[in-house]
Amino acid sequence: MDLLLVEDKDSFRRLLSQALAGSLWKVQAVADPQEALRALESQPFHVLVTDLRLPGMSGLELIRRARRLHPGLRVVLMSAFGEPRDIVEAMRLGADDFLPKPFDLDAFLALLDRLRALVGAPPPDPTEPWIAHSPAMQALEAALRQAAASTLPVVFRGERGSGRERCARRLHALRHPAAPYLSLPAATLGPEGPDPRTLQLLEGGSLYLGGLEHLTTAAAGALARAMEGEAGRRLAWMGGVDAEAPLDPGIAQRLGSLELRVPALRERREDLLALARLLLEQAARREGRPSPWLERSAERQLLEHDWPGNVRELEVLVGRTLLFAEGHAVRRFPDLGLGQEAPLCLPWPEPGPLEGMLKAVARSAEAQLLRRGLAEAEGDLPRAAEALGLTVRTLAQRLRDHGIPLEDRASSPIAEGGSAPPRKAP
Ligand SMILES: Nc1ncnc2c1ncn2[C@@H]1O[C@H](COP(=O)(O)OP(=O)(O)OP(=O)(O)O)[C@@H](O)[C@H]1O
Repeated sequence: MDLLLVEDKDSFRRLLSQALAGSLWKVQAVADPQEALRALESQPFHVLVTDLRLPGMSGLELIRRARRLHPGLRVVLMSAFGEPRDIVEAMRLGADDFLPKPFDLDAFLALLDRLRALVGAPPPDPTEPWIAHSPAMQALEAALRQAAASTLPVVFRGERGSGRERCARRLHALRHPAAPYLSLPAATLGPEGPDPRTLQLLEGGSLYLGGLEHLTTAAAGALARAMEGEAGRRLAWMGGVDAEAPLDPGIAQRLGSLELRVPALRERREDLLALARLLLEQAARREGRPSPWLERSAERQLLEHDWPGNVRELEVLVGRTLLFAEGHAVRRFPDLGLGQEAPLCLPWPEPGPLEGMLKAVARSAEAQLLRRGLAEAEGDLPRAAEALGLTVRTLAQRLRDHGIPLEDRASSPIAEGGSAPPRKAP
């Protein structure tokens, strides 16, 4: 992880750099804020640690400019002269902490450990919308609030695409919104179980394991041991499992002390239109275009469908419809229920030499084939990997390369967004 240290006092800069030598931090240490800005312009950093008083520019000004370049940057301000108003200003600019000088190295290292967790496993966005108008979701919300009072492990049981991981994020936000959070597909766990460094990173936060039905017996045993280990006891465990799938007995004993059922979308029709509008708005934002509204005819169509693929199916449908929507309204969903019959849609590549365009088209096609492979295997990662002739890890890696969430088990392919306006391939 990359850390930029800005401190004009040579001896102190050397001391801090030496303290981090051999750690996970790759440190670039500079004395001059202008040099720091040049470094920030040329590469992203995870963390900026800066002194308040610097030659030619204050640490606060540096923070302001650095966050403009990298809004997700984590920031620590250090100073021997920290006036309360400087500290308040630093916090307003998004600094994560203030270290009054002199500080001992242990405090510095402990603070960086905390930031490392937030960088590696950032807490979910606290403003992420949560739709729960229907009686079934109201009951689930009440259960989540009860569960939030403890750190008991929780298993979310439901149909694929129903929102099990969304419920895990909701529970995390109710329990400890600022703590680290990580979601992993259970199928990617090998016989050695979860990486102990990951568990340490997550201390005080949550780990969600999706698709518990895919755990191998060896991975289940290692997972059970990890949950009981020192690091495992310091985090909240959550898992997602298919509606009907049995749980490995060892895992059921440890992880399944509280099992919450996530209702299928057809059991919460009161939420359907709110979800559709939300997903449409999110897809439009991603595409950088205004969000169209849903006409009555389109709403009726949504209400009449049975949603075997749940919210995930709705998300894919809405995204695909948006690609071809003209004007400010969606009148109908032409391929609702078509599933795999929907045509393969590829965004046009940027005009240029043929070789380059072919590469871009092949990459878009690969993304869609990966999505379809997952959908055809009904979200079963190992089965999809086998059908595609890949190992589970390679498949997970390729999905990650394409920015496809590992838990994305869309029921039908959707065109990848490109910088050129997407159009249907002739
Ligand atoms: N109550 C809700 N409010 C807002 N968005 C929701 C809600 N439930 C689900 N979603 C959205 O629906 C999509 C699918 O949810 P999620 O990924 O949690 O499903 P899942 O059951 O874990 O599915 P799978 O494991 O098959 O991917 C996500 O984009 C999620 O944010």
